[in-house]
Amino acid sequence: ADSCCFCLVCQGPPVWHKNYPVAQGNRQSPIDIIPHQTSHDPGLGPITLNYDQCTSINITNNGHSVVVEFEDPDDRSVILGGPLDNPYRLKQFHFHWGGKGCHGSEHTVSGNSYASELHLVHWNAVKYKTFGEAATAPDGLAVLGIFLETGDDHRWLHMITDALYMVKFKGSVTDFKAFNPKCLLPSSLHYWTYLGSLTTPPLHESVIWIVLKEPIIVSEKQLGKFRMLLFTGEEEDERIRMENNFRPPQPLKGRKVSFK
Ligand SMILES: CCCCNCc1ccc(S(N)(=O)=O)cc1
Ligand SMILES: [Zn+2]
Repeated sequence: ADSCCFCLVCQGPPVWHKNYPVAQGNRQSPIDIIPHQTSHDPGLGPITLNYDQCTSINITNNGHSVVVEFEDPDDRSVILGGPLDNPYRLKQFHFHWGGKGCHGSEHTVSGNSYASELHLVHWNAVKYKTFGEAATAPDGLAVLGIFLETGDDHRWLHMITDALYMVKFKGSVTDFKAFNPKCLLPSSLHYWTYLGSLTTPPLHESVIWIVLKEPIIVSEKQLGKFRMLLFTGEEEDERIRMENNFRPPQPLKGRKVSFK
């Protein structure tokens, strides 16, 4: 998948199945979450995020999103509990967003989408040796999804948006130390959970999704700064603005969505 796996110019999600047949699989993400059709699973506990010792490394434009990567040599920053049988290590977080004023989240709630969605990507280092190996296993990854809704400025998001000018072009990367994503969480950790996939190629069906019910609030101005990023590299003569880098909801195919 080259950097243009989203932009309409070079074909977006509708053609991914040609190179990635799993795109038409039985546990694809994202999905439309219909709250009154979700089931309360009494076995589900609360989730815990142990991020206090997390070590961010850098921020990069990978041609489909802007990604903050973390050191993951041990269980210094993990997500625990909820549907998870093991601690999952924080590897990176990234965002999906729309165009000016239009929606950009990947998951939707009763058909409604949010302006953007933050994904905190974790991997099962108890069962698998590397992130790459975990990314192909049915219980390999746990992604925490957080909706972003427009309103007032987010008090901490500026730490990310202030760095975006440094990673305007695909393939650019810059140091990004001592950022703790705990500051991007809403007040409630109530969530929906279901078995799904990566939402970009290679679309591996390896993700236990945990989507928080409560969105965080960010301003249109802050979101606008994400739209100054480019899908294209510095050397390319055509500049394609990075926006609408979200996959639409996929068929539920009989899956259960639980809540806590
Ligand atoms: C085999 C290597 C896979 C790399 N893939 C990264 C990746 C992580 C998370 C998501 S998302 N958007 O489902 O959270 C997509 C893609
Ligand atoms: Zn994502």
